[in-house]
Amino acid sequence: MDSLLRVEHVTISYNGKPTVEDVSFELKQGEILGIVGESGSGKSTIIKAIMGILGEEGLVTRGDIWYKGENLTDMSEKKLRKFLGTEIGMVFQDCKTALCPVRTIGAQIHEAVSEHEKVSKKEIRERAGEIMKKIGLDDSDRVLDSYPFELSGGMNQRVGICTAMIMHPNLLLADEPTSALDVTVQKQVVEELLLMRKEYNTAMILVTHNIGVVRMMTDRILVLQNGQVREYGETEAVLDHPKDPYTKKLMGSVLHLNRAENQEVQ
Ligand SMILES: Nc1ncnc2c1ncn2[C@@H]1O[C@H](COP(=O)(O)OP(=O)(O)OP(=O)(O)O)[C@@H](O)[C@H]1O
Repeated sequence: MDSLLRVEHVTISYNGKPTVEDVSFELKQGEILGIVGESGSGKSTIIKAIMGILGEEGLVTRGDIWYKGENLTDMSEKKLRKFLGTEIGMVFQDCKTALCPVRTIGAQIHEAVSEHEKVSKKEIRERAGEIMKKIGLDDSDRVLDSYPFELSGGMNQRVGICTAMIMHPNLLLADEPTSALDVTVQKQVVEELLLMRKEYNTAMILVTHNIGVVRMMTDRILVLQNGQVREYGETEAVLDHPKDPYTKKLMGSVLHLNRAENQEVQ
């Protein structure tokens, strides 16, 4: 099977200074890649580079990012905007802050989808309702008529997943989608993301500090330190038999944390 996404020897610089260097990985339809590494190692920078949202200071200075055979690094802004949402979706760390506080959830989902296709409010309510039911938001009418502040953190996070998934993107980029949630809700959101993969064969890149989430969700992982790839391989192999000294250290510290978390969940 051909790759959906291929990141080839990519270097990303802010203000001309390389921040992430020579990163390569690939992702097939339906696969999930986890990116782990300490704070500031460049995880979000990789996600932003794929989405073309590095800002004025940031630039892919070497390498290519291929999506379905098209090079995202030199795609026109207009075309990239079309891709975002329909082909490539995104779930943020704190979806509530990405939502407008003074407009209802339903209005915002309608607006997001209308950017890409002509669709009635009624149809959006039906489509959103279907996805919401699948991800544990049973009372979709109430959710759609609510403002973000009227919903809990976990509910807003599910709204974020619903908004990303309503256009059935082939690739979902999730930047710490569970870190703002308490442990029980984290587990539910993970299960919902896995359900999305099962239902739609969505490929995902998941940035997380939580190795428990990595183990549960991902097929492969990429370990970053200071913008350098320390290890890249199948999740079980890397977690259970890390080769790189940094990965060993990272796994040692997080596995410890993870055991404490799991005890809390059960
Ligand atoms: N717009 C920017 N301009 C300049 N430097 C930036 C910019 N955005 C990020 N950086 C720097 O790039 C490096 C990588 O940041 P990034 O946010 O990708 O790390 P991260 O691994 O996602 O961290 P965290 O786990 O804390 O979210 C950091 O040193 C950060 O300060």
